[in-house]
Amino acid sequence: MTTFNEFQLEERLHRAISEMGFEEATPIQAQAIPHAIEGRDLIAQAQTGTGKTAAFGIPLVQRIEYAEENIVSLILAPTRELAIQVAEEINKLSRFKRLRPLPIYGGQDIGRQIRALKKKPQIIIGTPGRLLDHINRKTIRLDKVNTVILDEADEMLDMGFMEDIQAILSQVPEERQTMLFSATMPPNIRRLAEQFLKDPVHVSVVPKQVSAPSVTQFYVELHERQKFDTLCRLLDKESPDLAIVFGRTKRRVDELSEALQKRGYSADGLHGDLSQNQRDNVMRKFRESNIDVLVATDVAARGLDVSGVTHVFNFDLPQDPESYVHRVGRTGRAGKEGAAWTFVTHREIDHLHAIERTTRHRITKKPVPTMAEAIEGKQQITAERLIELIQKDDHQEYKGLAIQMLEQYDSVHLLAAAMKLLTGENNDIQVNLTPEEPLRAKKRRDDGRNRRYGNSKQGSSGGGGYRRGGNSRGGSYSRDRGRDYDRRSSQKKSDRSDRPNRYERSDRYDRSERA
Ligand SMILES: Nc1ncnc2c1ncn2[C@@H]1O[C@H](COP(=O)(O)OP(=O)(O)OP(=O)(O)O)[C@@H](O)[C@H]1O
Ligand SMILES: [Mg+2]
Repeated sequence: MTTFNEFQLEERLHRAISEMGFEEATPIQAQAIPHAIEGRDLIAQAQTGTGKTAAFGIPLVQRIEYAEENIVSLILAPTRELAIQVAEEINKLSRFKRLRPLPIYGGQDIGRQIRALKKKPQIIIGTPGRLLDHINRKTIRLDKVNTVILDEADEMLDMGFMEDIQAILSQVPEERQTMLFSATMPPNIRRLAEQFLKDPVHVSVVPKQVSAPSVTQFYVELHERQKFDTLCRLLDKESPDLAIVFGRTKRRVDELSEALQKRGYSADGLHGDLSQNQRDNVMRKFRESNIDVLVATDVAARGLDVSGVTHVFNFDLPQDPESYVHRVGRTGRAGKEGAAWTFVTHREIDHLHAIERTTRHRITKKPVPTMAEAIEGKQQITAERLIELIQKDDHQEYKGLAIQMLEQYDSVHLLAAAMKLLTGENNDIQVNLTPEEPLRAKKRRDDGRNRRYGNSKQGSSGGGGYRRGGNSRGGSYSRDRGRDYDRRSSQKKSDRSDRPNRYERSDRYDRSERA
């Protein structure tokens, strides 16, 4: 066990950390913080939801003073919502030092960002595209930056941000500290590390094979056309607090969230073709539990930290094992439990086995849940709601009528009918979903990529067993992949994945998607 006292942090930072409810350092924090404070370049890999943000945030905040008027730290993140969320976490860590972290991302009014920049932020948390815009407009100067962090470094590579990162880092002095963080470090990350890091320390918290993983992982083998009813049944049966459903394309996400709404679920969609306003709204509703089901493309796969997410559903198989690790890692964070369900069509079963090999984790097969199981789950919830109501005892005005009806009808009949009414069976409402093609075998590109659905060693998801006390909740925003990516694609908007990965970049993907 490592307490934060061991890092010799200043008192104001200590106070902030304990206000956030952190009692002890997570393993990655224990390992990374001393090197980071020492000023070493760092490659840090640790499971999803184990506190990598604070692992780089704490050393950063420690070394910056309120009076500093230059941008001295730069954090790059692949998506908008992640940039916002990381900025929020840095903000919490630095609240007693009153530092001025600023998120800079596409989709937000640039004039507003320019005004915010006039307040002399010391830490910029940005997505690559918008950051380059500011550099070109000379509204951001990076010549005083001494620390650079690439959060989800491998994802930024995969999204094709290499050139942008090169262009951005060419503006930063050579004499600097650079750190990479991610839960996955595919082989091609070496390219990036060799270019941008000097004599880096490698820190890796690999999960113990024996430790009980905090995310229980299941898969269901089914036909494409069975997916939607299966999802509904699982939602009924499992009754998640909050759930994230991942779909492959933007069209898929739109259709799915609409279909779920039709069936009476409180769901909404998130993908890169929505306006920033819409994205912010959806994320806010989800964080405040005003919607229970977030349907999203991989835009929400990385870094997103929403407390209360008990279930992740891969409605469509993710494009590669790394993506699986990150999607599933949206639950089971900070030592909490979670469940992940993956839908696999018969032709895709090899991909699932590749995921198992990569994550070194067996995924348990489950049958398609039956209607009876789903109904039982829904009835259970109705019963719980009823009991809750009885305990509140504020239904005085119904009691007269209840007595009258009980005189006429048998009590069991009466209650059963009331429960049926409350449970609401809407499984017969017709919905329209355009079928997705099965995931194809990946296109051969280069060495690094060829191994992606192969045997590369990656950590699986799942949290450490550390505790968190106090009144803390997760950060209060989420993440993006906005026009930074959009401007790179010529495909028809709605059919696209949010992930310009090897499928999307290949002809095969285009054909299957445009069908
Ligand atoms: N020392 C700690 N004690 C308790 N909770 C912590 C601690 N450090 C971080 N947390 C909380 O754990 C959650 C996950 O942290 P964070 O988002 O940094 O994970 P991550 O490792 O970056 O995950 P991902 O790989 O998904 O990006 C957050 O809600 C964060 O506030
Ligand atoms: Mg993170």
